Amino acid sequence: MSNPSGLAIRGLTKTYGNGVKALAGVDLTVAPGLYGLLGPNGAGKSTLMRTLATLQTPDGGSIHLDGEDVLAAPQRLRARLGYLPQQIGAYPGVSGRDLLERFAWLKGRTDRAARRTEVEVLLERVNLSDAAGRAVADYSGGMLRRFGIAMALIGSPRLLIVDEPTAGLDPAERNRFHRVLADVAAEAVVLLSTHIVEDVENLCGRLAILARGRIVAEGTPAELSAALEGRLWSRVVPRGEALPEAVQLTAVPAGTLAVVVADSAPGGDFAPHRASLEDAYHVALAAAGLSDEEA
Ligand SMILES: Nc1ncnc2c1ncn2[C@@H]1O[C@H](COP(=O)(O)OP(=O)(O)OP(=O)(O)O)[C@@H](O)[C@H]1O
Repeated sequence: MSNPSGLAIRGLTKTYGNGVKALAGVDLTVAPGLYGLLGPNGAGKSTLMRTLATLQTPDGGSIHLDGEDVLAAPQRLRARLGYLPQQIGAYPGVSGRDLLERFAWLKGRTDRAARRTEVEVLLERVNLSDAAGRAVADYSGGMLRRFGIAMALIGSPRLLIVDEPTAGLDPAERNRFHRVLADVAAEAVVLLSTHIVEDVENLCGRLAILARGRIVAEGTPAELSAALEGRLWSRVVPRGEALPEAVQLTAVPAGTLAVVVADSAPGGDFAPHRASLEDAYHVALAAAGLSDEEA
């Protein structure tokens, strides 16, 4: 194994019964820390996440965590896995503390005193100690996401899988959620799947871009944007004027900001454009044959 500590995915494939090739040979090496997985709708992110969480099986390929073969012994991985899905279920009337205790019990925490201690530590870690006696059903969206992390952290997982976490959160809650994730990433592999480029840019040391079931780019946010240095050009196209073929079109007060890729200055009013991760994301998708509309 090239990377005994962390996650190593090789040649992972999955074709659904309806013929959709959701994973077309995914290779990925992820060291402990926060790692971002970016991709448009339908790219295969959830399929990859559910496969890593051993909730479904691939057709081919391998997954190793800390050198151990996950597909050969999924049960062993489950003990070291935390999975935070897009939605956590509704549990009317049950308090955060009680619900967490029940999940800890289900995860094999049979010693009552140890279980209670673990639950209190987790509640503190996600900043929900003060709300622990309140019904989970009354939690805000942000509190629910943090509660989901506490659930996923029962048993100190080595791999935490987080699927599309920040949709619908206000900026303060999103920040709090990110701080908890960064804290967990100090000692585990945290895989954050999202289509919010900004979250990955701010949080993740490295990232991969998934499109049509394949990794089409991989690196640090700075590496991915630096690869476009000197090749991006932009101009504001006034309203009413025809838009050029662009990798990104963004509404601005004076019209539309068009960003194009070209090895030399395209002329007209185009000026050199400093590449962001968002630009790198759109260029990678365009190279994979996905238009901005599809993305
Ligand atoms: N159970 C299934 N049966 C058939 N096709 C599926 C199934 N699950 C997903 N797909 C298809 O596989 C492809 C990848 O889906 P997946 O949900 O993994 O993508 P995603 O990147 O998570 O997208 P999103 O961001 O929209 O959740 C899509 O074309 C989807 O329609």
